[in-house]
Amino acid sequence: MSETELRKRQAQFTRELHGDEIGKKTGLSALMSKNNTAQKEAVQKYLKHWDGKTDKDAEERRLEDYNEATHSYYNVVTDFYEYGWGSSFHFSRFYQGESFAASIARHEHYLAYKAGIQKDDLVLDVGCGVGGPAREIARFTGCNVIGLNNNDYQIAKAKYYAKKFNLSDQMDFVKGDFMHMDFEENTFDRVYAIEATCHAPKLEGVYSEIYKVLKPGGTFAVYEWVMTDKYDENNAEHRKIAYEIELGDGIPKMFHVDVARKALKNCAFEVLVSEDLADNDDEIPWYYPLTGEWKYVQNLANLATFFRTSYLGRQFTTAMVTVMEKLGLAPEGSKEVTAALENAAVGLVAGGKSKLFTPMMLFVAKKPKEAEASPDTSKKATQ
Ligand SMILES: CC(C)=CCC[C@@H](C)[C@H]1CC[C@H]2C3=C(CC[C@]12C)[C@@]1(C)CC[C@H](O)C[C@@H]1CC3
Ligand SMILES: C[S@@+](CC[C@H](N)C(=O)[O-])C[C@H]1O[C@@H](n2cnc3c(N)ncnc32)[C@H](O)[C@@H]1O
Repeated sequence: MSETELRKRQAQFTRELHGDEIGKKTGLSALMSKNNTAQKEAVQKYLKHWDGKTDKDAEERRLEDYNEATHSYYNVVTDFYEYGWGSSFHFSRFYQGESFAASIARHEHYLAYKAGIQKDDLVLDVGCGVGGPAREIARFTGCNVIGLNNNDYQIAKAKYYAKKFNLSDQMDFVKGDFMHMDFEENTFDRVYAIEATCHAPKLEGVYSEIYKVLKPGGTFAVYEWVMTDKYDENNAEHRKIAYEIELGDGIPKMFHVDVARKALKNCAFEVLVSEDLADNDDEIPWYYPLTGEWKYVQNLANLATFFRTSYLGRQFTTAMVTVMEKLGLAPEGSKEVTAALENAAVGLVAGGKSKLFTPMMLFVAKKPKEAEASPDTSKKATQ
């Protein structure tokens, strides 16, 4: 299928799934107004790719169909993410006494600072979700942001929130696959990506597109999801954790940190920073909201968030969604989505505790001043 046909089909499917009120409802209320038949199809499309098979053929299929697979994943999880986590779909470090929202915003400010974003810069947010980080970074720096996303539902939501918070003049959101960007070469002053490029079937694919659209001398900053140096692909226990993360988070293949490092270099980037922000002695670990350990709760205002993200809260949500589905209040397949998200939580905590996985591998990379627009990455295989 051509890319134009795929786009048309995805846009039409999104309208069928979410109806005309798309974007305006959030969380469980959005879930309840979904079209039943379309939701069933979306869940099937997502789970057909993550059916428990971890052999090379199954992996190949996931990598080949990355666009549709990820599109389906976010069609079914976005409402749960917003209900449980908010409108920034990423992790962060936590300091003593700091609220959940402050910690999430600080993580975004830090990336903006490391990318060197200035007032009036034109910035690209690769895989922008529903625009939580874009709104925060635009307010924090005074820059202009274009959010790129292949998920029509999230784009509609991002546009709705930008208008609601009077930020439409500073930002726009466009549909597109980050493996094939439509922007002119040398367009953006800075590019950032937060926990999104891990959905790529090949990191050189997305990094070379970023290199192409970045102005010479511009920087790219990313929080990458990778398996760390401790990870051994041939260790069954390790592979099980990586697969749980792939399944529950809609990722075709979790790559080793070296793959990401090499991919940046192969794309002709000059790597300025390469640091795992999760590899530290923080008293409160980044994955704490998913553990259900009450000792870590920093702020009474976080009780509702912490309950929803904790093991107990997740069991409660699953039970509630099961009843809602039986009564016809939630569309069919919603229960299966909560089960997949449970896998995500278990895999992420296991990956975090063992330090086999990090969601915050920070890379800051520069496109040299005298750069060609598109590096030739074809001869340099890294995967
Ligand atoms: C998928 C990628 C690359 C990044 C997303 C990171 C996180 C924002 C999500 C990873 C697992 C998600 C879960 C939830 C919210 C968003 C995540 C933390 C829930 C807490 C949402 C409410 C459900 O009932 C349980 C979910 C568990 C997993
Ligand atoms: C975990 S979310 C992170 C969203 C956002 N960066 C944030 O922190 O809130 C990953 C995002 O990447 C987007 N994405 C995944 N694959 C993509 C692709 N091939 N092209 C464009 N966007 C993609 C998803 O639709 C989703 O918005």
